[in-house]
Amino acid sequence: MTQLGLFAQGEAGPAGLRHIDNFIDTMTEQELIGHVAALPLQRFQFGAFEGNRRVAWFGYQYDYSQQRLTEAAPIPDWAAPIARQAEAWAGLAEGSVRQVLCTWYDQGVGIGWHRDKPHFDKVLGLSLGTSCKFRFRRRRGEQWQRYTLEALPRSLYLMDGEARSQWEHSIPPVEAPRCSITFRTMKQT
Ligand SMILES: O=C(O)CCC(=O)C(=O)O
Ligand SMILES: [Fe+2]
Repeated sequence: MTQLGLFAQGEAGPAGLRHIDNFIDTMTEQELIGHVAALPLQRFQFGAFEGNRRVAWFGYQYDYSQQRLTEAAPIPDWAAPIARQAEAWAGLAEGSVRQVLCTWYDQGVGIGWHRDKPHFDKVLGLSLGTSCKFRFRRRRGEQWQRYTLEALPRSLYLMDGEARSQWEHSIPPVEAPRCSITFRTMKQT
């Protein structure tokens, strides 16, 4: 079985990481890219040495100056069906996704090492446009334990459990434009 075949089966690498290729078809992918491209995306500064990704938040947004969650515009109608599909695949209750974040990476842009804010619980991500190396790392004594997920366009990942709480993730600069739609549930409602 190929690496990709293994990924398609579900868990691989960090506990709590699940992944599926071809979660959507190419026509849906093109429609979603069109929706994201049409958004008033804003530059997101994430550390001095990172390239600038551009984002649009829905449902909730993390306000870095106030260090808390604030309400954002409602999740748009075009994103709701795909959020429901992602919930169903992850075995989550319908409507449990409360935040949708659309992110655009131009060529050469990535995202540095981080864990998502603790206000959020499960994190699902749909990759669009081009593949990326979705890297994971966690400290093991003096060493870093590492894992790389090849996130193909149209694939979906779920970060839960240790993948969410212990491992950091990052994406090195992408070789061609990529966008993602991430879906987050909340710790407490
Ligand atoms: O683009 C992605 O798939 C993930 C981005 C990410 O890690 C984040 O927004 O927290
Ligand atoms: Fe993240």
